[in-house]
Amino acid sequence: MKFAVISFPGSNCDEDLYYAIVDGLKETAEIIPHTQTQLDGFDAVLVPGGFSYGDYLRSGAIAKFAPVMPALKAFAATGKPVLGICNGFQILTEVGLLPGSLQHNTNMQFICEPEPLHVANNKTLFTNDFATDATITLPIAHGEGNYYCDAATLADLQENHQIVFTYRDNPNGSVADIAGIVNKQGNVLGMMPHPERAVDPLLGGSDGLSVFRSLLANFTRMV
Ligand SMILES: NC(=O)CC[C@H](N)C(=O)O
Repeated sequence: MKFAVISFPGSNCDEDLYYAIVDGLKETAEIIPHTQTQLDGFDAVLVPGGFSYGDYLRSGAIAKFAPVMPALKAFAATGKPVLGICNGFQILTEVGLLPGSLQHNTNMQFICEPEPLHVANNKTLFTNDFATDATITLPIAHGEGNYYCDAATLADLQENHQIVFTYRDNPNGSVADIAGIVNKQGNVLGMMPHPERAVDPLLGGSDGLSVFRSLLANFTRMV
């Protein structure tokens, strides 16, 4: 399985994602620049964490205009998986591939700590390697992880089982404890916690590997 990792000026988790795929999952990954205008030949696209364009205006707002974006939208429209992590989640909401937005944490501080999460939906392309109702631990590292959406959007997310990860102990003020959501079609996931930083017990845990294992198992089943 071949993964693209899009690197923007200011991304800092692109190498972590590359490591998670190549060393953790033992599959192929390529870091591609934000200036690339096609994503042909890839089976999944990963949008990494970091501070794209310095988080100017607000996180993800400038990445929306990157040359790679039309290709990313076209890729998502084919139904192939797109995973945005942290700044990647922020970018996916800015470009409209996911609903809602990410606001400053309620305590107005950057929070960097391991966080217990509930896998609220393990029937997605990204999570079916997790046990039903699993509690897992993944690190968070963000200043703008406070997920917001209006009541109608939240009702829609709940009705369509689009809430995939929730915080056990909401650290940032997110609506309904939301840590990660999937689009209605089920192929675009955004999450604030970092699975790529938890793929080896040496790094403090390996719960994150199941996200990438899920993608691989689903891909293998399809081809
Ligand atoms: N680790 C990250 O991706 C940081 C995300 C983002 N720029 C924030 O601080 O909210």
